[in-house]
Amino acid sequence: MREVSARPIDVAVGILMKPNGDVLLGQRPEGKPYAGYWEFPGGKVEPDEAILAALKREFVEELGVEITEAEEWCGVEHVYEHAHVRLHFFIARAWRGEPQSLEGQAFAWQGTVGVEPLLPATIPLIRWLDALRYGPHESKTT
Ligand SMILES: Nc1nc2c([nH]c(=O)n2[C@@H]2O[C@H](COP(=O)(O)OP(=O)(O)OP(=O)(O)O)[C@@H](O)[C@H]2O)c(=O)[nH]1
Repeated sequence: MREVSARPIDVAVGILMKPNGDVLLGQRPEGKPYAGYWEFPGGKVEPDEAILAALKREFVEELGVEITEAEEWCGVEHVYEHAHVRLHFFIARAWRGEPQSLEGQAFAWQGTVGVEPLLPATIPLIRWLDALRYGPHESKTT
């Protein structure tokens, strides 16, 4: 049996947000754990790499997008059967380039998020994100 480390792996995750509040989600490609699940784009931080630098690198590699403004938003820790991760979510409201699928994954701009399934650790974020985008009165209670 493979053991999941007690020490979490840092992951940089970016939420591209348009002025109307729409956010970009991507679908995890075949061959990765949770293939087919939807997530916000991002990836693991490399040793000695700053989290923001990792975020920018992943967006160039996966989407061909250069993030020019990103604000650290929240952190979530989650223990999967394959890994113990510490997710650092950033909200990016400014970037250069149109997102392209450079690694073959599907992308979707979403207002109210309708794609599923979402990665388990990302599910609670959607409610917080709706409160941020549309105000607390608009966030769903279920
Ligand atoms: N990008 C991203 N990863 C997430 C989210 N939610 C979440 O639990 N994760 C987890 O964070 C980890 C990200 O790792 P990854 O495998 O996508 O990273 P990577 O692209 O650097 O992978 P690789 O270089 O090992 O192939 C996975 O364990 C994934 O399940 C999310 O919203 N976005």
